[in-house]
Amino acid sequence: MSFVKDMLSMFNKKELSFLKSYKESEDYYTFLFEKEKDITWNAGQYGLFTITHKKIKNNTRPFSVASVPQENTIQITTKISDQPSEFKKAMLELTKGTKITMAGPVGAFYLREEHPTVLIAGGIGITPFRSIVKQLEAEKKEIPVHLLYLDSNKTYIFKDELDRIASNTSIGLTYLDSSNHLQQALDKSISTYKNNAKYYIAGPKSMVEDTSTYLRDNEISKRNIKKDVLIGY
Ligand SMILES: Cc1cc2nc3c(=O)[nH]c(=O)nc-3n(C[C@H](O)[C@H](O)[C@H](O)COP(=O)(O)OP(=O)(O)OC[C@H]3O[C@@H](n4cnc5c(N)ncnc54)[C@H](O)[C@@H]3O)c2cc1C
Repeated sequence: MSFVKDMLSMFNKKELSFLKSYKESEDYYTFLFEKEKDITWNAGQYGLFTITHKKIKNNTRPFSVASVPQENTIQITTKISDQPSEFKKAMLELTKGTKITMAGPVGAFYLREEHPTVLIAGGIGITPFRSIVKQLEAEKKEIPVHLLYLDSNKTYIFKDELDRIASNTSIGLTYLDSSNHLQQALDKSISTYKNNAKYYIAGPKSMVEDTSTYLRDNEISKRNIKKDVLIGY
């Protein structure tokens, strides 16, 4: 069913108007677009964003929507290094009012039922979780949720915001800087929740696959592991 819904949603392209961008840290930028009233999404889903103000090759990229509908903006946060792709160069050229298009939202990476939940982010994989924890904060849900945030560079984008949310809610938050530390943190979660939690993993392919394998090796069943691979990292 959700596959059919995603297919239909892909054909539903919306024009978005650029509002502003700012740096989150050295190489990370946030881009905000106006949210029309008829656009909504589940926190954690992504869209397919297309550059339309100039002709470039490969003009479409998937990005997690890092905001929640209540913020009234569509937020993309991405890494742009010294030698950006044509797509990211075009993103940096956006000025207020420039249009891009978004197809979607799509994807099954969002919370559905009320289970204890472990959110596991690797670097830029924090983007869907910004949206998910903001949604949990807004809904004042009391389910046990713990966010494990791995970033070997210790950049930890959104840190201030995440710290504020963690101090105002029951959401647990642990910053980690190595896969060894991530495994130790996972051991704690596994011994607390065993196979009674949902484990959501987002990040680069190797991080997502390694973490998923670790959970499976520790008796966590496949149906309790949800993966979001940010292809391109
Ligand atoms: C569901 C999803 C959500 C995402 N969310 C975010 C996000 O929130 N923030 C963010 O920064 N990025 C996100 N990405 C990744 C994003 O789409 C870009 O790929 C990434 O930002 C790199 O873009 P680029 O233009 O710098 O480099 P690119 O030109 O995309 O290339 C980067 C590298 O990835 C390789 N590559 C590109 N596409 C594929 C592919 N389909 N299969 C295998 N290799 C490929 C290229 O060959 C190159 O080596 C997401 C990807 C997916 C699939």
